Amino acid sequence: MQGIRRFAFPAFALLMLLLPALPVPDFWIAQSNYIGLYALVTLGLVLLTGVAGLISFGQAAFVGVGAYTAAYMSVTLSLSPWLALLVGVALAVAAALVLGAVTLRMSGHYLPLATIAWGLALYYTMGNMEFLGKYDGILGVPTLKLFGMDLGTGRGLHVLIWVMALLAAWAASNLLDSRPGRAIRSLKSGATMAEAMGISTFRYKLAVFVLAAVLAAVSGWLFAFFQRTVNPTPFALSKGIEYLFMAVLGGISYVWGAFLGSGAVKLVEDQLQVLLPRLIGASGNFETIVFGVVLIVVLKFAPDGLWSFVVRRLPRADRKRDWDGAAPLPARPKPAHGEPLLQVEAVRKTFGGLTAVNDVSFAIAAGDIVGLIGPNGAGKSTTFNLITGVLALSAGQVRWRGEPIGGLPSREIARRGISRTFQHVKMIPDMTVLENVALGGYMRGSSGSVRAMLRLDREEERRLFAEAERQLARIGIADRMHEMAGNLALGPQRLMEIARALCTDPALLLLDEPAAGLRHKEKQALGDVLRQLKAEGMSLLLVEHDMEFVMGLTDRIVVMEFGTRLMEGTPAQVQASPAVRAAYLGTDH
Ligand SMILES: Nc1ncnc2c1ncn2[C@@H]1O[C@H](COP(=O)(O)OP(=O)(O)OP(=O)(O)O)[C@@H](O)[C@H]1O
Repeated sequence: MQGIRRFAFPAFALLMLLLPALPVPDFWIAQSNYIGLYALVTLGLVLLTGVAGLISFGQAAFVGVGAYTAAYMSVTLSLSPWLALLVGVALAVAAALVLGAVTLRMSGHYLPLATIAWGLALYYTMGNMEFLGKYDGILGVPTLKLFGMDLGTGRGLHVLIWVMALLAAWAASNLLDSRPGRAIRSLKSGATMAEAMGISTFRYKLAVFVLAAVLAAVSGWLFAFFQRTVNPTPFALSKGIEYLFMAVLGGISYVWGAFLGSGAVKLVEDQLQVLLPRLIGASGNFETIVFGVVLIVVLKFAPDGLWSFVVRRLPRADRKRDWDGAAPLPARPKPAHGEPLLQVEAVRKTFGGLTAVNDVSFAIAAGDIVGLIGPNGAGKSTTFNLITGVLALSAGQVRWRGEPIGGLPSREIARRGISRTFQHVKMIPDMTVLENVALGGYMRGSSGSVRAMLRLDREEERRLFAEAERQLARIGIADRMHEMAGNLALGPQRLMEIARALCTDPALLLLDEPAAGLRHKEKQALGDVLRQLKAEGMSLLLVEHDMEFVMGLTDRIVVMEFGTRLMEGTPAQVQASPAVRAAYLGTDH
């Protein structure tokens, strides 16, 4: 069965490339050309919206950039269409960089609204420019020639369209299975975890936005030589919505969903355009109404799209374990036992009128296991977030090995050797345990998106997976590395987070309530893991509610109450303190 996956792609590619040589009607070739062109744009949306979680209604405008560049350069300027491809892609990159820099920092519904705004703006720009022929556009685009061969608008062009679409699918699949790909896949779960792994989330948002724009521009460039005329209508906002519909229908998180969605929409649209006016007895774009209804039904009953039904039926192959003997990743020199690591100096955090953390100070030296305890709402998690740069300090300073780190973004703090887990596990549920942990190794690798797309990053990938497996073995769940992270119970998920944090090669590990929600046996297993880390010389700071767990593990405990440091001492001193007991029982002290 596994062969299905291995052979499906080459078989599909071969079929599409050989289609023009088969005795099929020209109409089929034209349809297939449209599907290839749509799939290029939709593939960009899969990466941008499905994988990275950035919704865009404006992709049709980038198609227009490619198409108009092709038409203007080849008709008005009589320049080479191949030069127009370079210029069209360069213009799309430039436009995406500018638009992305402005809009990608927006969150929630602001980003989709912004994409509508620039989709409209680019559409009206195309329609109002004298030199672009206003709403009539540019007519008489020549056909493409390659090595003296006229590709025409049918079978010859089909080969080029599908070579480009299939290459794009290959590159996108490679990208998603790589160091930068895992970074892109982490964007959807929010920035906090990704940044804690050293990832610049903005950089990757911009990269994937540019990539989607390039795919759209290439589609537009091909479209100009296919249609041989360019006007603003195919690049309107409604087309941008249609591309999104294709992606959602096909399966917005799947590379092959782009092809399935484009094919389904194009073929069904043609049938409906003939059938519906006949049925209704009047002419009109009735297919748009049907698509609207279908979209609602898909979103309600099959939000993962049609391709998810195919994937579910295909056997899932475990990643081939090819990393035996891979060279170890670079590691930082370990601090000497007792060396001062972290100094928290009178840190304060206010939220409006509430002072969540009020001038709290403590220090951690290499090899220390320190507990941070206190009743609910005492300010422990906020203190964690101040140390790791998730929240900005209102006052005070945090020093790491003498250097002030207060005010640095969390990825910079992570780069210095502080790693963490989260009170509520943050992971990528549809990635395997191994891939989630390999995300922790992000900072120790260097392969970029282009190397990944061309699959030139395999040696580094082997090193990353070898390290991820080593860390999983260290915490005792290596046997579960091929499972989907989202299928794990809470206990193993927390262990996976610790392995991911260890994969960053930290000098200090911050664990936020690692035992919360765990069953007794799971707590024991976690305790064993942490004791083992302690024996290996790892420094730990842990927030924990389970007293028995903390007391048996830590060298020192900082107790917080109402945002302030109530006391600091050994577990025995803390246990004996009437003030601590009163804080927990809620009585005066
Ligand atoms: N982003 C925020 N905006 C406003 N108030 C906040 C924010 N984050 C935390 N707080 C408030 O700050 C106080 C400290 O919260 P924090 O989560 O740090 O406590 P905690 O000791 O970790 O509690 P728990 O043990 O319940 O997790 C609480 O009163 C909380 O409601």
